[in-house]
Amino acid sequence: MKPIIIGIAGGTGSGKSTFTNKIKDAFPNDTSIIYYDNYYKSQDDIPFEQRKLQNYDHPSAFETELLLEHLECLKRGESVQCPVYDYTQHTRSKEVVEINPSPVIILEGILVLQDERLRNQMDIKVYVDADADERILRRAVRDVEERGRDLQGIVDQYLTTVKPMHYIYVEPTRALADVVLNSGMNDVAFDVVSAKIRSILNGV
Ligand SMILES: Nc1ncnc2c1ncn2[C@@H]1O[C@H](COP(=O)(O)OP(=O)(O)O)[C@@H](O)[C@H]1O
Ligand SMILES: Nc1ccn([C@@H]2O[C@H](COP(=O)(O)O)[C@@H](O)[C@H]2O)c(=O)n1
Repeated sequence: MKPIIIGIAGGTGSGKSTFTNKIKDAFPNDTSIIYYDNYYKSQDDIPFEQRKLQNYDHPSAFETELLLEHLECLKRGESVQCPVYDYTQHTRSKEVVEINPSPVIILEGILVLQDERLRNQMDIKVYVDADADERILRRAVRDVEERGRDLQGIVDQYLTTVKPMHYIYVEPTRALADVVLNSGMNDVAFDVVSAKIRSILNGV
């Protein structure tokens, strides 16, 4: 059976992972998650100080071809070895994680709705919305706690690349979504998307 592919997009810190995890918890045995961030290009050939300054919010930062290949494998029922991204090093780690085919595949990331080739594969397109001030505050806390960043670096990156790219590439994809969520913690939206997944899984 062809898997259901769900795209979950939205700005940084909007609640994409929060919503994705809720779906995974609701369909634990039927769901595989692919984080687009794991497909950021490897930058082992670039010095660390330069890697820190790259634009990670432009579509060209991703190796989308590899993700497309992996999606084809999963659709054929084959497992894939997914790269694992290390935000502290701004490059891929040495690890890979095996993703197994499953009836529901969630593709999560800021730009998953931006690439037409990805978008065309999706059965449900979701955009998680949140005010910019809330997003950057959440991101700042997370990046300090989990991604090895300092506050000045977070502010500089936000103003030079994250914010402008958001308005050029991320926010316009809101209009391409089937469902726009006002927060990743919205229970009603979660029920609506879950019901749609259930109906596709049950063939009704
Ligand atoms: N509606 C919300 N209210 C409060 N905190 C939230 C909300 N949505 C997400 N968060 C928190 O904000 C942080 C970033 O959320 P996350 O889902 O990881 O965002 P994204 O994946 O879009 O970057 C997490 O710590 C999460 O718990
Ligand atoms: N080396 C990197 C790679 C990516 N980022 C930022 O991650 C953001 C996307 O992740 P979310 O969980 O916040 O959606 C994106 O805005 C990139 O700027 C980074 O800081 N460093």
